[in-house]
Amino acid sequence: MLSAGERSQPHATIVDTVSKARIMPNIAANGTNGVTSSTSKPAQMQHIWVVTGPAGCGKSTVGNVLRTELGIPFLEGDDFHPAANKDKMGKGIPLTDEDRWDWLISLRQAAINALSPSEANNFHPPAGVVVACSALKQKYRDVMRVAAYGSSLVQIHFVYLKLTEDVLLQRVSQRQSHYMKSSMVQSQLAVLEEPKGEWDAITINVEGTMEDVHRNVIDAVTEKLAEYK
Ligand SMILES: Nc1ncnc2c1ncn2[C@@H]1O[C@H](COP(=O)(O)OP(=O)(O)OP(=O)(O)O)[C@@H](O)[C@H]1O
Ligand SMILES: O=C(O)[C@H](O)[C@@H](O)[C@H](O)[C@H](O)CO
Repeated sequence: MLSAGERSQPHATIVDTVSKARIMPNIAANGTNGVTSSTSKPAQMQHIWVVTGPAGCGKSTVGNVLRTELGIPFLEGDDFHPAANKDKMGKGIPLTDEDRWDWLISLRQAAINALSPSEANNFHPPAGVVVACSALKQKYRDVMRVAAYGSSLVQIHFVYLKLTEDVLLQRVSQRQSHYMKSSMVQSQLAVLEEPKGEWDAITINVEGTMEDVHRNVIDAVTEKLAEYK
């Protein structure tokens, strides 16, 4: 049984061909590799907040709230789907594992890039990054976990937005001009593996009003961050 903060060994169900050297970010806040000199500030922790759940559960909505609250970048997972995936979902055809691997790997790399010193962040890496990514299955979350592999200064968290099929259908039905229609809800729930027992996951019931949900998410993230003080 892992205690909080202890890093589980991600399940090696996916063997990425990407070498560690290519994906490990140079993430220390002071631009070092986490080693601090007497003159530089201690390197800060960086947190990857992956907001997960089936289509329509509120990932984009909550992701934007966390972006603002934490003052860190936000990556919209939908933007990383190739057109073929969007076309497939738009036609009411569920994606397969094969459709998702490259999408997950590109989203993971974008999260790593967002944490690294760059001109985009004036070479002052952010305290983290928010990623909206359904990550329906545990092995998909394992692909994302590789982003924090081997670095004591990067911690990944999954914020799972939990709601009933009825509420999910209601939200997707009411949403305007989105390729994901309510006919896809059941197929999303059919493959969904809730992150039970995954120590780096926070489950939040999101059936309340936007105001209540946003408060609950912010409270949960603030409480989790306090563990790293
Ligand atoms: N707490 C809430 N109460 C009522 N409606 C909500 C709530 N949260 C989100 N919504 C609405 O539900 C719909 C789906 O939200 P959102 O697009 O954020 O979900 P998503 O998980 O990102 O979906 P997808 O994965 O398909 O992109 C939107 O119309 C949004 O305005
Ligand atoms: O894995 C998937 O099937 C997709 O990522 C959906 O879960 C997303 O919500 C999609 O982006 C629809 O908007």
